[in-house]
Amino acid sequence: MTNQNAQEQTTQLQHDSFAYLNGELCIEGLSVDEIADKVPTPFYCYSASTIRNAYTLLSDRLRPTGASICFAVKANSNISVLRLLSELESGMDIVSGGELERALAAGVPPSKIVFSGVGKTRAEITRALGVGIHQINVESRAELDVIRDVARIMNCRAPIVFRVNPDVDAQTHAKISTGKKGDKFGIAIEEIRELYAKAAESPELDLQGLAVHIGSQLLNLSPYRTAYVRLASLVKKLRSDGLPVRRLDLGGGLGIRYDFGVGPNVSEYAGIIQDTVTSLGCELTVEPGRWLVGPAGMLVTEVLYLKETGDTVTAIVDAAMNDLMRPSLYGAIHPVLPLQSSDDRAQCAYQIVGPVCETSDVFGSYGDLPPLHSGTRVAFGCAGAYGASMASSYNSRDLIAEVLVDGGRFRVIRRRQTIDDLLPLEKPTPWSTINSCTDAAIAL
Ligand SMILES: Cc1ncc(COP(=O)(O)O)c(C=O)c1O
Ligand SMILES: N[C@@H](CCCC[NH3+])C(=O)O
Repeated sequence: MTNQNAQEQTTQLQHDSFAYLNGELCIEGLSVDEIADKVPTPFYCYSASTIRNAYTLLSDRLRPTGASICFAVKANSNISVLRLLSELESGMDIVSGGELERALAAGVPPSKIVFSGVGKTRAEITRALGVGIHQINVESRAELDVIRDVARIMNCRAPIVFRVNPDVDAQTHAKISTGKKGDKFGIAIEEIRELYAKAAESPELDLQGLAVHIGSQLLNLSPYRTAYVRLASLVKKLRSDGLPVRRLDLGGGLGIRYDFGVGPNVSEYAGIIQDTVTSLGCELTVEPGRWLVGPAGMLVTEVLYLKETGDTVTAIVDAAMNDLMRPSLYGAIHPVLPLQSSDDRAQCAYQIVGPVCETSDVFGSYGDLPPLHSGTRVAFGCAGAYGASMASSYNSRDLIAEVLVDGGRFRVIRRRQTIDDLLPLEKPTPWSTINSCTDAAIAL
């Protein structure tokens, strides 16, 4: 790392409540190394202030547009994180029954929860309507039929919006683009008018409006403008058909810079909303996930071994792709933050890998690290979003702990889940024939 890079990194870290104090990486003034003396590595560590600052900044910038925020729970579904955001008045965007239960457990009122996702089950829809969810974002004709049927059986009206696929290239990683024709998400924009008119006639459906979400990790904001202009034009057409459009859900996707560079400007994002849809007079919602929590988290890990692999020195750490899947899934590079600053920084090159038996279990190659040794702890930065929430126990590894730092104190907000927690689940049920099988016998 050059001095200038180090300087920029320090500035960014300080801005986000992370800083080197007396040579130690600190999160809200607490030494990460000292936390790691108490909580075994690997673990996730989040800064509450960084989340609060991000939420406050975004909601301030959005205020003139009238848009409210529903945090995308999939980015970080820890109940304490959801509670923290809910206390700031955030609503939630969920994509499964499990996320609904998490949001409810965090005390989020159902009237602030929207339900997206292409494969909602009948049971999930029933539960969502049962708790009085604010809105279900419909992603296909077939799903619409099920929602209508469930609402009829429950003798209620299902509050719905149609998720539009506007055929816009979000200019992001191909695996996280969601608004191009052919992507599995939403309903093709040209089909909406006909479907909307039919839905408006159903007494079981409380048709509220439209939703759009074109993808994740957008660093260039212009695709939002394109999508929202298309959405606004559709609203006008629907209204000219005599159909009511009261709500617009504008989706999430705001990206962050994993290299600590300057990310998208949220004032500009708010300006795009203002220019394109505010004048339509609809109730507006945005669904950011990564932008609110990504920079607030780090994955703390310890070097187990060093080994020479060809010309490369490889550091094997105790975290792996099952803990942080983004590098192996998308080739994402998370910055490495040494827990101790060192005068030798910017000297050493390492490939950092995890212990999982997959060749792709590689965090990346870094050319600017201080010397690493067995027992050296480092953190992967920008890991507050799509880190813990995407973790698995592949290779029968533990699901690691999550720690929240707030105002000079820390607490474990998710305990490590070990094999001892999992083994009882694999105790076989008694053998059944199809005829003798009862719910109790399979105990699901
Ligand atoms: C419907 C929906 N809303 C919101 C989000 C949040 O995205 P991000 O974390 O990129 O803001 C996603 C994920 O891409 C999503 O699928
Ligand atoms: N999980 C992805 C983003 C997908 C967002 C959900 N549609 C990531 O880590 O970047």
